[in-house]
Amino acid sequence: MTNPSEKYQYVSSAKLPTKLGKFAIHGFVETESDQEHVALSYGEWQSDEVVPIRIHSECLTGDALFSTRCDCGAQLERALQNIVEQGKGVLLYLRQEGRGIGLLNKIQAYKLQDEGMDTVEANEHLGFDADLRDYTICKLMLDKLNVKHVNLMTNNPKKHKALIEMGINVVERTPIDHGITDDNRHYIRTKTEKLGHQFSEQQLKK
Ligand SMILES: Nc1nc2c(ncn2[C@@H]2O[C@H](COP(=O)(O)OP(=O)(O)OP(=O)(O)O)[C@@H](O)[C@H]2O)c(=O)[nH]1
Repeated sequence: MTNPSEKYQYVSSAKLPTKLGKFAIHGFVETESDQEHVALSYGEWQSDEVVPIRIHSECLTGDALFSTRCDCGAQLERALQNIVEQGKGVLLYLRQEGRGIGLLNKIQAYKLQDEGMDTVEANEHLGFDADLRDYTICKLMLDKLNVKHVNLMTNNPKKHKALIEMGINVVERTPIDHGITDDNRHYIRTKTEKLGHQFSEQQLKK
């Protein structure tokens, strides 16, 4: 297995005050592609403590442009609120727009979804796998932030599995089911049925 520290590098850290609380931001780069990623941290911990974390993949439309086609923006805000409420935590913000296909391909996929395909069929119609994400950089980010034991905020079992394979101790998984709307209910149902996300029927009916 490639040593993640050869493929990725830590660059720098700074303070990041936000409307939700005072975070610090840490920059990382993929050395081959120059792709940049960031981690936000809040509070302090020792290496034997369980730290609440979220791994969040970039979604320009949901995270920055208030789109309700997906649950991304609501989950991002909820995760940061959870971290502040618990007094400590980490958000790994990975620049894997559109589950790795990129922003403009995601817009093409949205058009196909407007015409009747679901999110998986649209990716495949464009010649991509349903999910192209790679979580290897999380190991370097968590090592840098002295995090070894985590409470992972996700409904996505692939993130859970990836962390375990990297040697991170996932002590607990907390579902993050905010942001289900009439606009994204079908998208979330498809994630549940085809991508393995763990939403309960009750959450889907809300
Ligand atoms: N290809 C494609 N990507 C989408 C679509 N809607 C949202 N996305 C992307 O899906 C990704 C969602 O990532 P996350 O917020 O980390 O969530 P997740 O993998 O669903 O898992 P959770 O941790 O349970 O939220 C982001 O990269 C979005 O840009 C879509 O219709 N098509």
